[in-house]
Amino acid sequence: MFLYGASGHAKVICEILEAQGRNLYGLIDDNPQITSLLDYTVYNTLQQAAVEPEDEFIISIGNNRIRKIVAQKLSGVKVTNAIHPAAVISPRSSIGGGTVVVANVCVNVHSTIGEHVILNTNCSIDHDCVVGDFAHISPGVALAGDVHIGEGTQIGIGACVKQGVRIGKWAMVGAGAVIIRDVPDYAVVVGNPGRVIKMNQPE
Ligand SMILES: CC(=O)SCCNC(=O)CCNC(=O)[C@H](O)C(C)(C)COP(=O)(O)OP(=O)(O)OC[C@H]1O[C@@H](n2cnc3c(N)ncnc32)[C@H](O)[C@@H]1OP(=O)(O)O
Repeated sequence: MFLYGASGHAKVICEILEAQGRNLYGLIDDNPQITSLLDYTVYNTLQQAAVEPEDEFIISIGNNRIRKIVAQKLSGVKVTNAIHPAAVISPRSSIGGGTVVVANVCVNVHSTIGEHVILNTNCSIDHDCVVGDFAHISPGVALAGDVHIGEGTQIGIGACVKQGVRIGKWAMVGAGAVIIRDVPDYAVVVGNPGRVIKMNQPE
């Protein structure tokens, strides 16, 4: 399998794959200055990497919008997950293709995690949650039960979200925020209790 994007996030994924005992052939990145990452070769193109149709990919780019653009560009390639062996995921929950689950994540019962999501270190997703495609749940976030997170939204490091709250698409919740009310699409929200400070550009 290959990673697309030779970033800091990619280094984390490399170590998850190593912990899973999986065979990473290398990475692909548009930047010709990058030729290696950890112990792996970085190629500039799929052709240079001699990618075969059966090879699987994870898009290892932390920026949600760029991850979506690359996913659309690569539509047709096989995607796979990377799930750290120290993550605890309910057998009654589902994880979409391309999603990365870092160490010490907990996903409780009846939660649905979309495609190309990042569940970052030590975040907790409680029962009946829905996390949309291309979202990023940052390290140490706590989502209570029945929380819905829209496509492309990032929940910042250490934030927490009260049960039943709905957060729209392509929103940004600031580091350490406490979200007790619904958040509209594209809103940037900070503080305790969370308040909207500005709006992100629509896609
Ligand atoms: C492994 C990893 O690294 S995963 C990555 C994890 N990273 C994160 O979680 C980053 C989260 N990002 C943030 O919290 C950012 O501060 C954002 C996105 C909320 C805002 O960033 P920007 O758009 O650059 O806003 P900016 O820094 O200009 O701040 C705007 C105002 O909001 C305030 N503010 C910004 N972030 C926060 C926050 N987390 N909590 C409280 N107030 C905040 C600022 O103090 C500023 O207030 P002022 O106008 O009174 O001076």
